[in-house]
Amino acid sequence: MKTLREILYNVNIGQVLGNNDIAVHALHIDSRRVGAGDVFIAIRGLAADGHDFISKAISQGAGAVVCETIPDTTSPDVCYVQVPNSHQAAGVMAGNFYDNPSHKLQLVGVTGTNGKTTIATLLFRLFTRLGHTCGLLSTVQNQIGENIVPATHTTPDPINLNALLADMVAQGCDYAFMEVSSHAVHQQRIAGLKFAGGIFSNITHDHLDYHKTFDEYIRVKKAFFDGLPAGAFALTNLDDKRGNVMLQNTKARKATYSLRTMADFKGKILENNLTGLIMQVGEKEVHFRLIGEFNAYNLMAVYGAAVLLGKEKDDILAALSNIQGAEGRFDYIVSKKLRVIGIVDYAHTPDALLNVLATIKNLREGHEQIITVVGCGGDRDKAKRPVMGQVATEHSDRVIFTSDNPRSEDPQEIIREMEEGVAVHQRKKTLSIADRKEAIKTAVGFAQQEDIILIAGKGHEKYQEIKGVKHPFDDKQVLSEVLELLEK
Ligand SMILES: CC(=O)N[C@H]1[C@@H](OP(=O)(O)OP(=O)(O)OC[C@H]2O[C@@H](n3ccc(=O)[nH]c3=O)[C@H](O)[C@@H]2O)O[C@H](CO)[C@@H](O)[C@@H]1O[C@H](C)C(=O)N[C@@H](C)C(=O)N[C@H](CCC(=O)O)C(=O)O
Ligand SMILES: Nc1ncnc2c1ncn2[C@@H]1O[C@H](COP(=O)(O)OP(=O)(O)OP(=O)(O)O)[C@@H](O)[C@H]1O
Ligand SMILES: N[C@H](CCC[C@H](N)C(=O)O)C(=O)O
Ligand SMILES: [Mg+2]
Repeated sequence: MKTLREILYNVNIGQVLGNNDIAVHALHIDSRRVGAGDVFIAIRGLAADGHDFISKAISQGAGAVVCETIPDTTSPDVCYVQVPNSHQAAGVMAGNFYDNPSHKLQLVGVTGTNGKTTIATLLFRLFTRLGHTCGLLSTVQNQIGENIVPATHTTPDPINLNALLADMVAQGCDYAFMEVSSHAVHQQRIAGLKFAGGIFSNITHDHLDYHKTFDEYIRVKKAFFDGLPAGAFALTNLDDKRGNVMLQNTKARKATYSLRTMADFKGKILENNLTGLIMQVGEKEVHFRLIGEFNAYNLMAVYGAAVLLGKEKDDILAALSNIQGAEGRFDYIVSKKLRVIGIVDYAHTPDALLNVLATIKNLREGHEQIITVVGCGGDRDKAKRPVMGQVATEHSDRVIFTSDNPRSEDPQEIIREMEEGVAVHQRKKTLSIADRKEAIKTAVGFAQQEDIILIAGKGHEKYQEIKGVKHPFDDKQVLSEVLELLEK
């Protein structure tokens, strides 16, 4: 077992009060989890201040407290360590506690507004096919080899994150692929990690509730690349307006991918339909099972990263061509008789919705209607609501506004804010049905032969969060049940 002194290695430290040569059983950033002899790290958050729970942590037996401000009244049995930044301390301490697992495997982080789950999942599946044991940290799930560990966040807090990486090392993983959300960069959940590479997919409107301005959102994403070490690679999408900006100050080896201009990894779409993509990658023409131009970008990111990690181009393309996308991303079913196409997709940003609808339009062969069911999450960026309302109506023949995860908000109010974005002449296309199941039923009821129904926003999610309660809900299951009923 390590001592507190060892766990504080590489942490910026101010004052230390008490004995830091004590053995550490566990680290916690949440006082509610503290047990006898554990270390409590007090973090100033958005909703609460961990410093307010120091005495509670001590009453539960905490042997040490790491905090930005040492309390006025201290206990002689507890070691207090003052640090300038508890977020940073938590990351570095978690790494030390778990023997810095990120140093023992090749860790690749993926950041960007959309595409992180897809890219990380494809990399995990590709490297598994290439014979490696791999780890995955993603929105849909975490994975250690074949073992699935449910995910609570896109990027876990530093303690859970390092614990998961340590399990990966213990189970013989060579590689770990993880999503790096902007929240995680900002809250330094990734502090102390050693990355072998970083990938940027794109940056568009999202999370302005949290970051306040788009410039700040860009700055936070860029900070991930600024922090990469010299030995790592930094791979960016040149077709995104901010692709170059991301890498401007990185020490890592810079590499680029593109579908439009000269780049280290250049791809070209030759065909794009419901059976997948045919792309020219270098000298090769390759068929992939993923659908849509946006997935061509994701595939190029994966291809580029795999080359940069030392894999043979031909081996990569042969394996990648057989791999399916992540659950709930352009996941479709076709009904037997009417050949209605039902698509479930995790598009929960304006750009994702636009990309998915553009892809669907492109797949349409005749005058089939596009019927979209969409909502926006509560307690999240309100500014994206009218934009998503506008995108949905402009690119669909009919739109049913419904609830996503309303969380603490009034579903009708969220829908009203989405409707604000709809142009007057488009209003006749829209309907609002707050009950998501009813909305899906109604969409299916509208569908004629070969029409296309898009159920957007919740993808793989198996619940709907309403007023703090997660009710079981699965878009794909509801859609397939309702489609079957239609044909009875
Ligand atoms: C907005 C946000 O990111 N919040 C995250 C943040 O919480 P916070 O700053 O609000 O923490 P807080 O509640 O103020 O508490 C401050 C500290 O006091 C501690 N505390 C609190 C209460 C108590 O009794 N005792 C105690 O010790 C807390 O454990 C915490 O350490 O730090 C917590 C611990 O790491 C996270 O669990 C929490 O995620 C919340 C639940 C969340 O919903 N986050 C979402 C928005 C998120 O992170 N999403 C991104 C993906 C987004 C995307 O890319 O699309 C993700 O990576 O998942
Ligand atoms: N490269 C891309 N560019 C634009 N849109 C994309 C791209 N890849 C996926 N999308 C769209 O975004 C949705 C979410 O994709 P994905 O889950 O891979 O992104 P993410 O970045 O992990 O999202 P989250 O921030 O929720 O973790 C998809 O369902 C699709 O609609
Ligand atoms: N990672 C995103 C997921 C949004 C998914 C959507 N279904 C919603 O609930 O808003 C977030 O936490 O903002
Ligand atoms: Mg994700």
